[in-house]
Amino acid sequence: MAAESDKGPAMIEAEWWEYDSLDELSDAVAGDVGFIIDSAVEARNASLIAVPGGTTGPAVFAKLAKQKLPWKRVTVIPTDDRLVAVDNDLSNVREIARAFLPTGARVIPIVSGGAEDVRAAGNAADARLQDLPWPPDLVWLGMGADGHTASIFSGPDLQAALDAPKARRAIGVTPDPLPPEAPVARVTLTRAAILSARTILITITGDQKRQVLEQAIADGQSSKLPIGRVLAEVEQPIDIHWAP
Ligand SMILES: O=C(O)[C@H](O)[C@@H](O)[C@H](O)[C@H](O)COP(=O)(O)O
Repeated sequence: MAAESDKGPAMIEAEWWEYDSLDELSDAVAGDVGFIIDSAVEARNASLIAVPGGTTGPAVFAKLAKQKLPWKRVTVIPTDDRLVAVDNDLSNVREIARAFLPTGARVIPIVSGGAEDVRAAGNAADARLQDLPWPPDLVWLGMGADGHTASIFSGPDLQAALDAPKARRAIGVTPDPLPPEAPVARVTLTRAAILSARTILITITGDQKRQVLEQAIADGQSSKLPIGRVLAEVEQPIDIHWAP
């Protein structure tokens, strides 16, 4: 059973959903995302969703993909990706394609390979996203223990990702320090692109990340963490799904 509690301060309407296990979280999140897709297709005959990389979000993909949904009308993009070839273990879109291509959904990569110039890769990702019907029905985010979200990381490109103009959908970034689990440059949705979503949902696990996220929300604009800086400008209510 999910326990619900409201831990966000007045500024950020964040609703926390707590589960006993990642498996329970997956059932609930797959159901919520399925509902978002269904409603979008009913309203607009198409749905665009942006889904996270890493491990926690992708743990939900299999349950989501099993649902009977109008998948042929669905486009799935990564919220961010690493500048690696699409067959590389670190590729986010590789996992996304593996999970969703069998459903009949369209999966659109935002990087075209490794060893690209980071700025050029960001421009190419942005150009590709400009071709899609916007805004996304859902931007589903993960968060690292260092407080990054999507690939908005501390480092020289943080401000550019946060302050990119409204029309800019993606940007190239080099995290500093490079995250040990995937020490490569990235492309990411900008803060403006994340905030443009009709719905924002976050999945995280573990006590450490929970503390980091609670603190970032409490700090709001004054947060030093990327997730705090992103959420401080959120106007829609957000759902945070947590499991130990
Ligand atoms: O490409 C990435 O690294 C991600 O999209 C990133 O934002 C991820 O969601 C978090 O790092 C959480 O990752 P875990 O769930 O693996 O901790």
